[in-house]
Amino acid sequence: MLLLRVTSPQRYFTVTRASWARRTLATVADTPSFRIPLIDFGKYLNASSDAEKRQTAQEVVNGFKEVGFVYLDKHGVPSSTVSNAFSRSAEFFSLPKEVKQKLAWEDPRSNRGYVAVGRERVTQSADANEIAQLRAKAPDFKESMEIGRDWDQTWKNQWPQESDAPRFKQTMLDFYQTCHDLHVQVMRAIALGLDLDESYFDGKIDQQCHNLRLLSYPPIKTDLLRGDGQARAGAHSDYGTLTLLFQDSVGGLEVQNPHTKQFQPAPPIPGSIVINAGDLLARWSNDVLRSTLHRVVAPPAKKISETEGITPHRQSIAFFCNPNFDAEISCLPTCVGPDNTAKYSPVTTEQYIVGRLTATYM
Ligand SMILES: O=C(O)CCC(=O)C(=O)O
Ligand SMILES: [Fe+2]
Repeated sequence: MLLLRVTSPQRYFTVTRASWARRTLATVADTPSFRIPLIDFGKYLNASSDAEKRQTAQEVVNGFKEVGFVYLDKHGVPSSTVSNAFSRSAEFFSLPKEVKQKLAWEDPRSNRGYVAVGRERVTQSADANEIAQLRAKAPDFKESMEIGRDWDQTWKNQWPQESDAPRFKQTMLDFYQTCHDLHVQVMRAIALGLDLDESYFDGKIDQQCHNLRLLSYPPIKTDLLRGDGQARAGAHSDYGTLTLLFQDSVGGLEVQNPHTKQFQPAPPIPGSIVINAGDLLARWSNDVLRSTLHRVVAPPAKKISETEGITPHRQSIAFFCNPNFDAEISCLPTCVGPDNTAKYSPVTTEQYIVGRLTATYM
């Protein structure tokens, strides 16, 4: 009898509603929303009115302010262009080790060429010794191929022979241009959403000082991934302005909720591109836009014995965007005010990026 009274529907409802309300209020007050927004970028690119364009630009900026990541849909890059880049990339990584190794990059400032499994360890640390120790202990389980602007006289791209990787070079050069063009549009939307002139960034981002990184995460036995600090790619933020990230359907990308510090999955959404803001854009915007920590973990493994599993192979392509190397990055005029004084001294892109790359790879 007692039990029945205590759990009567009315009482249950009252208690639940009260505690639900408390929880909800606490959630709203303590934890700003953290959901990566999916943005219909067609409403910016082909806006039917100025209001629609501004509204979409505002959504983009809000995504970077609150989460640091957005999913961009209707971005204008044909799916055949993306799948073609993925196919040529897969063909490249399936080349014999010796062929890839001939393209290995040596100078960290060049950021071009092939990087074998275990050569990199992404981390937030800027201390070269600490990074070297981490790399020895828990390297990232991935291999990559890094491509820059092809006309650079100082740093040369390392292309495989056409006979080894047919159509690889042309496909990647075309993809590089496609990504550059999309990044210009996203930067225009950011300018508009920050109440700057839409063309504010145009002259500062037109020299294509970017880095196209093809990534291949080999299948790996799960016991190796359970090691101390081990992940497919450790937690890090990106250095530049924006990263355009194309993922296959395997998944594993996780983004840190800066309020709770918990990592949450950013699963692939077919047809969309993940875009995140990097450290240089956060600095440029006086931290109004957020550069969020992210990592790649292994998705559920396939069992190969009673005790062992193996994770599926994963492929992704990241396009790291940078301003022109000689552009001065000093606080954007609309991101500073009495309540938000400029936090960072001006720096050129080159000083900033080369400093970060040297610490990571030396
Ligand atoms: O492969 C991915 O999904 C993410 C890669 C990444 O974050 C990076 O290379 O900076
Ligand atoms: Fe990243």
